[in-house]
Amino acid sequence: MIEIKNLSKKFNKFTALNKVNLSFNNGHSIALIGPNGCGKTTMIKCILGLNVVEDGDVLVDGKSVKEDYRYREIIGYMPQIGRYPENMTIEETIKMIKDTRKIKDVTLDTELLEAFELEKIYDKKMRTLSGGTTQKVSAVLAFLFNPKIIILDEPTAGLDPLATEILKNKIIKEKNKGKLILITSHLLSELDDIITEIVFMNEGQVVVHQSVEDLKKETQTEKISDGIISILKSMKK
Ligand SMILES: Nc1ncnc2c1ncn2[C@@H]1O[C@H](COP(=O)(O)OP(=O)(O)OP(=O)(O)O)[C@@H](O)[C@H]1O
Repeated sequence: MIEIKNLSKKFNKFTALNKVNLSFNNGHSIALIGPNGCGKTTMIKCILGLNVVEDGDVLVDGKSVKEDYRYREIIGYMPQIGRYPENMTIEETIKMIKDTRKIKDVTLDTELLEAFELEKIYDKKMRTLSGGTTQKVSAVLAFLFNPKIIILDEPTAGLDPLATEILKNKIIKEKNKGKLILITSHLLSELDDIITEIVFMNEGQVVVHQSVEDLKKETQTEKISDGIISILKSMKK
């Protein structure tokens, strides 16, 4: 479970997050959406401890991110742009990350590694990989340690349709196991089958937090994208 309490984040005088309150439960997959620069990645980085939380708090499974960094062991993260040691091969990169985690009693989840057939190109250096292949490595790493919480920042950007489908099915499977999945995306059409809740942000604030079921009912729409457009239109009135 993730609880965000009165979270504000400033970069110098610029307010990127303004008193955000949100709560996400296990077994849900939540889409974090909103225009460029509205604060989605900033919020994710606060959850991950990559941004320092000063004003407000974030609790992961009841533990404040300000206190003990070990809460991060239950989170898998796929960044918007993964950065890896350029001269390492895919195999070496995955091994290095396995070694640094040092968790012994976790069964590794290699389903995506196999589905993306990365072992066939294990010897390729990270710097030679296409953007989409680098994304596949990032996706594999996000799920590898069987984390309870999985955070995916624009996961399908750069992935081909087949890889997108593989990743979507994996997200649905893990959500159905009771995991909490948080996804930022601009591709609303891709979210339809995988999302149970949406959070719509604008200028550092939460404008809407609603279940997909309620969104569709209220806006009398079948697709998430149509529901969001309906909300945006009503906001402008
Ligand atoms: N380290 C930083 N220093 C200064 N400003 C920052 C920093 N990180 C983010 N910002 C600013 O905070 C705002 C929110 O950025 P953020 O990356 O959270 O947006 P986003 O909603 O994820 O956008 P996108 O959809 O483009 O990924 C932007 O105006 C950005 O320039």
